[in-house]
Amino acid sequence: MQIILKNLKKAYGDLHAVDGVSLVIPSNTVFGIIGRSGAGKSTLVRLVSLLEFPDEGEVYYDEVRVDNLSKDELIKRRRRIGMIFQNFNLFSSRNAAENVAYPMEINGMSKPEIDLRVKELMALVSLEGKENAPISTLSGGQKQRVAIARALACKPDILFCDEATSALDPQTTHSILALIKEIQKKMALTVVMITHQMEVVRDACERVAVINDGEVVEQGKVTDIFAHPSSDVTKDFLTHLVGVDEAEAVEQDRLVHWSKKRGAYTLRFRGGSTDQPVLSRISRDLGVEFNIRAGGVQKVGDLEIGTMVVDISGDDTVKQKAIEALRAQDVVVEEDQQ
Ligand SMILES: Nc1ncnc2c1ncn2[C@@H]1O[C@H](COP(=O)(O)OP(=O)(O)OP(=O)(O)O)[C@@H](O)[C@H]1O
Repeated sequence: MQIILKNLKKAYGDLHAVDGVSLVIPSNTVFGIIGRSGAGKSTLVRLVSLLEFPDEGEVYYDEVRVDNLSKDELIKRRRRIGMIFQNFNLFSSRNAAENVAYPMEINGMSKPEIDLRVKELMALVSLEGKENAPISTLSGGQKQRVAIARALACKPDILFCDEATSALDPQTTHSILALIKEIQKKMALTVVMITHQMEVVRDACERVAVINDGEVVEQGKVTDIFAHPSSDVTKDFLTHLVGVDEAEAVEQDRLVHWSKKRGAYTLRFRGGSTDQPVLSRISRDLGVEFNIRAGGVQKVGDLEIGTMVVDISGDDTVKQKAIEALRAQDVVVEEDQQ
């Protein structure tokens, strides 16, 4: 299911929460929407998931316009939209299986049909044996698995994940993201992930839109955006990823800091350039020195992106030459503005 947004606008009084968003979210993919708190992510997802309607603009699912459906059509359409949230939104009065069964009961499915599907879904999210568990006895990750099973109960074609891993620890986040990716492929879903965590975008999404003050400031393939971020907001997110607390980082993605000082330049090496001795060559050719403050290699999909935070010694002309030489080697160089 392809989702097309055309110039969506939503204001609350004078506040333009969503201010002219146009996007194409391809079918059969995991698409990330990232932004800081207050950027307008939740408002946008409420518009795209038909929970609210825009002041202006249009929403299409494939060729069908869906922001102006009649009440009956809307109810029917919404049944095929799955949603999961940060706080799980499960019924504490029902056990795990009864939570998963709930949307099917509302849809009037027969008891035997529901029982069969609940069994399938509990297996899909690796929760066999937990059918009768009260919600209060489940871990955060298990709760989110129940929520995912419930979201998939009525065979949706779109799944919205609103900060779905924000309340989870890094390892559990990893396993939930892996599950979402697996389900996306199995069910050929269009998954839209709303997040403020670049780690989630890196680990789960194929494409991403960065939003700020209600507008899309950058969008594209995740690998391209990690290697060549253009907006300040995206660069900020990536810098935060560089400085990620080691205790929270997943082992292989950790960036090692040698120095408490921030370097003046962030260098991003992509693909093949991570294997090349680019710095030592430029250092030798131009007589500059690179003082490396932090560094590491991250995997973004199949691509390796190296990040280094460095200072460059020498006068401005030599520094400029070194930067040009780096860029000529396809290294992205960002200067710290502070
Ligand atoms: N129902 C509402 N009434 C009034 N203002 C609202 C309403 N919903 C959102 N806003 C405002 O719109 C702006 C965007 O909010 P939104 O919740 O969409 O941002 P967000 O990116 O999801 O932020 P967060 O990550 O903190 O949830 C905020 O300034 C918020 O206060």
